[in-house]
Amino acid sequence: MQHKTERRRRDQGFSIQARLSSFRYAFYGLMTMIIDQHNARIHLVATLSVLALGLLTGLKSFEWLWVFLAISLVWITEALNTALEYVADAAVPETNELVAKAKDVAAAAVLIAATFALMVALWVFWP
Ligand SMILES: Nc1ncnc2c1ncn2[C@@H]1O[C@H](COP(=O)(O)OP(=O)(O)OP(=O)(O)O)[C@@H](O)[C@H]1O
Repeated sequence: MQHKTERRRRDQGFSIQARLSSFRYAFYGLMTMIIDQHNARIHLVATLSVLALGLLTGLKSFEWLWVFLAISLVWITEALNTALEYVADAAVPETNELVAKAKDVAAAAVLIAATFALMVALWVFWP
């Protein structure tokens, strides 16, 4: 049996309106993350600070590339971590050992990205 959402998507076909809605949902997702997650707000402050510092110190093109890569990795991992938390909480609201492991591993992804971002920041801004 075909999944209901999959069937509905095929029935609708392509539309510019639907594509624009996808962007809107993605933007809502970003806002939800910033409003709900303390870590995302810390990432926002760090991102704005690094961008300001980069402009003030006049980073070279290749240094900006590393900075953008680091910033993107942190936001992507935080978004996936947050999405996993929502799905896990919806599917298993009670305490569960596997949910704990899944959330810990997802948080580890953010930690790895944040460590990489810190190394990039030290490399490009160290006098
Ligand atoms: N349903 C659950 N069952 C067991 N342990 C859980 C459960 N939910 C959360 N935990 C534990 O609490 C930790 C924090 O989970 P929570 O959902 O509160 O995320 P958070 O506070 O937003 O953390 P993060 O900083 O990773 O975003 C998890 O990494 C996990 O160890």
